[in-house]
Amino acid sequence: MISFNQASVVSHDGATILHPFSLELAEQRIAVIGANGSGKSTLARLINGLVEPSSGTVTIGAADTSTPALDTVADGSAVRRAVGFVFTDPAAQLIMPTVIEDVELSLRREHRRAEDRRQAALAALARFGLDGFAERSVHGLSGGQQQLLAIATVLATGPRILVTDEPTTLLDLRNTRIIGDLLTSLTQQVVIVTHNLELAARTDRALVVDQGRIVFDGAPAAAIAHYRDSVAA
Ligand SMILES: Nc1ncnc2c1ncn2[C@@H]1O[C@H](COP(=O)(O)OP(=O)(O)OP(=O)(O)O)[C@@H](O)[C@H]1O
Repeated sequence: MISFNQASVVSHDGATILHPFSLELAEQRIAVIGANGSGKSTLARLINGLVEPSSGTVTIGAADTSTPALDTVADGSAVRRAVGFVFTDPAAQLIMPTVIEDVELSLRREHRRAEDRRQAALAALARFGLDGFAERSVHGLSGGQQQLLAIATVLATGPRILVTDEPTTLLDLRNTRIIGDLLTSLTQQVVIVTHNLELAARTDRALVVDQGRIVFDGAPAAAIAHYRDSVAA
């Protein structure tokens, strides 16, 4: 469960990026759609503490529901372990020379022994059909493979929630389908910020953001219709 409690975000120069809002997100797959600059990425970044709320709180339900929820500010490192974040451009998070080293880097906390880390990294790559690329340069992968690798790298650490910011923006039709199929089949709770309305339609609940406010929250088909109407108006 992701809870926003009167959370708002105000920039350093005093501009309101997100007006105070409260929401409880319990669905397996959630889309966040809306115009450029409306505040979608900021909302997504609140979930794992990349952005801190200027007022209110954002909390993540603990794995053990009998213990208190994790606060994204007070419990920052636990929140970042619980919530994986995948950026639009995989190059932003793939930083090691080879594919396997990138996955190993993300696993350094989970597996202290190098050999354990390598085995876990190989298993993570195999899960996504990337094991044949282990020793390749990350830059030698196609855009779709890089996005898959970025997701594999984040999932390897075992987050309970995955937040993805425009995961298909840089991809062609085939890779868009592959990433969409993956995101809609994961056991993790997944929050997808997207301009891809076909992908949004495959979720359980969609939020429409407009000028820093959540202007619609409900079934994806109705949310998409609301967004289209607002553009046509
Ligand atoms: N750190 C910041 N300081 C000042 N303004 C910011 C900051 N971060 C975001 N903004 C502004 O807040 C607004 C919302 O940005 P955000 O990236 O959340 O929008 P978005 O809906 O994800 O846009 P897009 O679809 O173009 O990615 C934009 O006007 C942006 O310029």
